[in-house]
Amino acid sequence: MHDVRSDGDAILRLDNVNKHYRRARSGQADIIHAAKDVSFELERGQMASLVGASGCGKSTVLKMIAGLIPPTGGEITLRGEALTGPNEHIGIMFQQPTLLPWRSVMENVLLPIEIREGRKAANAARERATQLLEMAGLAEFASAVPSELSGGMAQRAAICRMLVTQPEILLLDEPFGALDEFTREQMNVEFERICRSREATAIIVTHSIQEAIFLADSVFVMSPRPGRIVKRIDIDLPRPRTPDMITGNRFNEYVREIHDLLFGSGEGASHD
Ligand SMILES: Nc1ncnc2c1ncn2[C@@H]1O[C@H](COP(=O)(O)OP(=O)(O)OP(=O)(O)O)[C@@H](O)[C@H]1O
Repeated sequence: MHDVRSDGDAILRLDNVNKHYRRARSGQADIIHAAKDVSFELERGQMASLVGASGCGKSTVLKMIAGLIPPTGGEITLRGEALTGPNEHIGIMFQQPTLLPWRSVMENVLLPIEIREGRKAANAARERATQLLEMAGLAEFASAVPSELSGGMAQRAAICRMLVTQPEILLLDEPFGALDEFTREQMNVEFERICRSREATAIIVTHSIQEAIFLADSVFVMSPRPGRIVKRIDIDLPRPRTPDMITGNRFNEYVREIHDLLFGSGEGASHD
């Protein structure tokens, strides 16, 4: 087992986190071990990505950090405090932007504040939302409805909605998976810029090895179910990342290393 922890002050820490799901099948309880002894730490401003075979437990790990499902064992701490449920300092976004179709872009972005603190607080946050929309290149679309947006624009609006509550930790589950290759690459560049400018700590689940490397300071490679982290690969590429890096030698060495862990005969390919 490789040491997947880093030195220094962790903002987020997972200690031997396990998740068993229980499924009732024709009267019999079926136990699925989805995540096994997952341990890692992230420091403020670090971006990490989680890669692994379909069904290995990536979303499960993200949902546990978001407090949407409880771990069966182990502990998750945010700045040393145990996380036991949804936390205002943690924002999550999924593959589909899930914007409410009858609300404008601005109203969608303000929705988390409206739900948590009411309409008055949401109105007071308009200036912040406007700045986010400007940063995401959507200023002109503040009063548009979601059907007037392209897929990439809708996803950018969803990023603004996630950022409006100023969470310390961003969790993204396949955020750009539904976009075409070209838009996805653009979104990677923009998302990296947004994260760097806010010193955001982020974990991105992705099926794309290239995206994982492009965005992350560290890539966590997971084994097939029960998902455990078989290796933390620190990405030593300068920031900001640029599309031309993707064709560079070092980038492709990382691609090969991760590919071999996922598909080769190495540790990443073995069941326990
Ligand atoms: N609510 C649940 N109840 C029972 N089993 C579940 C539940 N959620 C997920 N699982 C199972 O846990 C395992 C891990 O699922 P998870 O969604 O975390 O994988 P994943 O790595 O994110 O997959 P993908 O890459 O395909 O999205 C799978 O076998 C899945 O069937």
